[in-house]
Amino acid sequence: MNALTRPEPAAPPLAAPPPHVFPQKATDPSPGEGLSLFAFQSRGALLHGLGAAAALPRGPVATLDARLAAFFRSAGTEATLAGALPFDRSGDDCLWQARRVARSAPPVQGAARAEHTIPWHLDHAPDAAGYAEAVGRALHLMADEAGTAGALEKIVLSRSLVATAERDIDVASVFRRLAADPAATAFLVPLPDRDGLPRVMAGATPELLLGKSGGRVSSHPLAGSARRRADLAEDAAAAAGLAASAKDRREHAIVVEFILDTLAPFCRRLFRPQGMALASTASMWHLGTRIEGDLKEPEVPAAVLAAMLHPTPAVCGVPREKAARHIGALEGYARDFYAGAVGWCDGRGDGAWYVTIRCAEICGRRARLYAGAGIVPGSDPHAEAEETAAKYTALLTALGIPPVREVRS
Ligand SMILES: C=C(O[C@H]1C=CC=C(C(=O)O)[C@@H]1O)C(=O)O
Repeated sequence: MNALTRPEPAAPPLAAPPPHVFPQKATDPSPGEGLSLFAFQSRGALLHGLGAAAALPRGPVATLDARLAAFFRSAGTEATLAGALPFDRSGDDCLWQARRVARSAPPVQGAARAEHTIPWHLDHAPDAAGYAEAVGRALHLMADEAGTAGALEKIVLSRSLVATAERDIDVASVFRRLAADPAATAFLVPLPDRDGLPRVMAGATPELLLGKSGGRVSSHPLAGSARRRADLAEDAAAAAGLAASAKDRREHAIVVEFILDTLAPFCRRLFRPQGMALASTASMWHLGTRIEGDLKEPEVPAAVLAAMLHPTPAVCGVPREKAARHIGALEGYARDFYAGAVGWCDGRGDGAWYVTIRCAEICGRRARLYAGAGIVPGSDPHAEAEETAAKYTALLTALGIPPVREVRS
């Protein structure tokens, strides 16, 4: 639906509050006010939702605009909703309103390092060899179609790692450790229960899908990656290698072009202040481009613009629908909320939405980590498998799992 010509939808009833919210300790600025519902920590600012007040009726992105308009008409402009959109545009999102939203500086305390004392059971799905094989299949598909109309130009393939502990995972501690990387936005959002058990998505995403404040929008797409190194000279060489890599620059340019094309009709001014530049997290180097724009109609909600962009070629591919179909077949599992979007929006239309990467779905004793890599003609399947292993690092560190060593077969 065109956000600029939104009809007035009928107000649906608010769904019941969730039966489960996750226990919260250190990020709670006012203990005693209730349990945490969601948390986002970015550049020294903590957005913290306490206690569940209501849920947005669930639905696909096509109906998000109408559902948000109805919700904020009854909840008011001061209300905030936060949550997650799934990877699949036809899947149901999951957004909550908290009883109270606190915006504050994060608590001053070191993020205690996780102790590597808890035994974990790890299951790769697939392992590096299986992933490299899927990448090989994708490269064949691209080669077969090359030069034809609507040919697959880029596809982002992921794999996952299921880590099982002996006791329930302390999600508040995981969030604190994820928030230790100032280059990423740490997040914790509730997902629908699985088998009657509460489930959350936790992560430290470096990628801003869409931020909006008044009439100004921003996006910081990332694509093109290299693992960071402990040795300074090796780390600088990894960054320089990435900046010079034609394959990575191509992979990145596809994402930027898609975002500019999608936002252009809504903006009277759209620009990239710096162009393609190196960006880093604690464990990865990336190519990134900052994009900023001034909206023609400032009231278009942040979540609606984010939903239009989602999924970008940083997590899906080009052409989008074709890439999504191949992803389903090549990966062999449903991504669910991985490679979706997490964020918040308020009744004024402001908000911030991030690409759901460097994340794990946590349910009881089990964490399911995900990592993907963009594949374009010229990608090396084994290098892409190594890149996905490197992308697990942020979550492995936060969970207290020693680095995973995979033997190349
Ligand atoms: C899909 C992921 O990363 C994306 C974001 C940055 C760089 C990427 C890359 O270089 O392939 C991916 O497009 C992920 O971390 O799971």
